Amino acid sequence: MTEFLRHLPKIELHCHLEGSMSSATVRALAARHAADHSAVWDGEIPDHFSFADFPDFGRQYLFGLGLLRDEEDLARATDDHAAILAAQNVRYAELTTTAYSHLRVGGMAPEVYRDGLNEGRRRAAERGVTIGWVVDIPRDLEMPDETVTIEYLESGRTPDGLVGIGLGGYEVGFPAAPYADHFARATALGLHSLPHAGETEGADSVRQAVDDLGAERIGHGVRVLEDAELTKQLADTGVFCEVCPTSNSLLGVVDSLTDHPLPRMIEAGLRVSLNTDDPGWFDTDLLTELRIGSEVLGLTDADHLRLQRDALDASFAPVDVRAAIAAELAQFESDPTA
Ligand SMILES: O=c1[nH]cnc2c1ncn2[C@@H]1O[C@H](CO)[C@@H](O)[C@H]1O
Repeated sequence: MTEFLRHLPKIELHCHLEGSMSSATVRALAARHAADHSAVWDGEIPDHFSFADFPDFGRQYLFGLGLLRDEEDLARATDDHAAILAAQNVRYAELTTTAYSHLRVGGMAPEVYRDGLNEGRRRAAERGVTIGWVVDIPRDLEMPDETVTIEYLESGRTPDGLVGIGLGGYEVGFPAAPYADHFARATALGLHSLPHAGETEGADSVRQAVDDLGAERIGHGVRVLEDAELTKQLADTGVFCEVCPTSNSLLGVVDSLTDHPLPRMIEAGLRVSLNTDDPGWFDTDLLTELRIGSEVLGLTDADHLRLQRDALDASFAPVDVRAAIAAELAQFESDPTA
């Protein structure tokens, strides 16, 4: 089974660039920039991160994000992650990045941000990994009356391979509906609507993502099951859920991996895929998430093949990349040992 999963050509749809940084990367960047981490961690930067809850995760995460300060930092973070993706046969990945935090909080010039992402994407392509970018609005940082992210997107100083707008951050107290206008402006630019919902809040948050933001895919979405009618609506309309088991377990969205709702989501007819969310912070990778799918959540090899095909279908990969991965999946199905 492990060999099957290792060789399976893969797609990842839900991973934050700034969440892909390992503790070794955070430590190296902190040293490079002589950054003081004493407000975030007592003593040394830990080897393995742990989180009391989402806000606690957010504090540590934003410190790490703030260490990406120039073009080379962004390019290297992207390429470091692409090396891991390439080693796991991940052919295409949509990576989310938070422009607001770099541009507004970090004061980075939009051209530097764009050029760093472009250089990282170019290096990833040399490794055989195609990257699509999603720029998310951090709902707990950029309030609805701010327009930093949408104006950045409209400025056109955006990276190659940009496919969508996201909505990330803590849902509790930060509803989706007030961002309807931001999403309307982004979709008018041809960007896809890819908000997080149903992670730290329940089904009503998913409803807002669908009704008010026109979500084509939902980041997480696991709590949609709290509303049977909405679950059926998502299943009927094909709105896709990007599921991240380890993340949900570490951030307390589920009590334990064995309780994870993925099997019930599939049973309810939802289209889903497995994802890492923040693999550096969570000490995971896509192969580990797929193994959890098999060993804890009851997925068969045939299920895994179907999930990769569904992920490819729900992706916004360029047509040639999409065709190549589809052919590779067909080839793999006919001979998984080749
Ligand atoms: O699982 C997640 N859910 C929501 N936001 C997340 C997650 N992982 C990383 N972020 C990021 O957390 C930042 C702080 O609000 C945001 O930038 C968001 O992109």
